[in-house]
Amino acid sequence: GLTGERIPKHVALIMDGNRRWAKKNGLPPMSGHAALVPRLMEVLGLCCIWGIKVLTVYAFSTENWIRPQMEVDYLMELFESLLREQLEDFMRNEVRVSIIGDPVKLPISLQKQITKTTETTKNNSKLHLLMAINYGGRADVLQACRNMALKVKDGLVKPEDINESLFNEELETSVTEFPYPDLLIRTSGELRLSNFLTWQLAYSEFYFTESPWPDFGEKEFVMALQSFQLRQRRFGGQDK
Ligand SMILES: CC(C)CCOP(=O)(O)OP(=O)(O)O
Ligand SMILES: [Mg+2]
Repeated sequence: GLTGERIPKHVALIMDGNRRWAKKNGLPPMSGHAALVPRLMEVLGLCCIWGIKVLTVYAFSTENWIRPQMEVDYLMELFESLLREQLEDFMRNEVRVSIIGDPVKLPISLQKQITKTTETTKNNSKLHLLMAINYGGRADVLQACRNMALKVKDGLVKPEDINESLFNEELETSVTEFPYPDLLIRTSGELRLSNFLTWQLAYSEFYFTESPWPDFGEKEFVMALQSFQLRQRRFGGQDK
């Protein structure tokens, strides 16, 4: 089990390996994606039990649009039904839901559901779930730079005043007061960031597991957190 101390405040999750899991189990690729809901809801429940305050999950990247249209449509429908059907659960568990990423390319029905779920859950304070849909770390940094440049141009900000906290206010993760994940977990054995939270993950602890996302449950989550609890986070400082 987990000891009470050194529970990460903010956990980021790259939920990867759905199609390989399906293939290994002789199932169609989409059944791997279908695991998103039960797996995510189990992890959310554990975050609430353990006192984790922010969970940011990579659901769909700016690069995932190159996938077959049928798969993209399936995923968009899956996100919409998750945000609709789990709304009662989010309210009961006091989970606030925010979506990060550019909504403009998303189906209108999903955009509407995002607005509804974001609005309905906005005062919940037990856990803040940030779902990254059509999110890209570099796109996030670029849109923040554009906004900051506009503020300088409009005389609202002086270049010399631009610091980390001011820049954080322009990033998509500005919805939370803890934008820097303490722990990043990536499933399925891939050892890369895939353009997730490029700026925010600068000093995060990374944990990789061979388990594909559909197999990621309490046992795997506990192992990731126990690994985190053993880390010495020096943030570039002295060895103690
Ligand atoms: C869209 C994304 C959350 C899906 C993650 O699983 P995946 O489709 O990348 O699965 P594979 O890495 O096994 O191909
Ligand atoms: Mg993948």
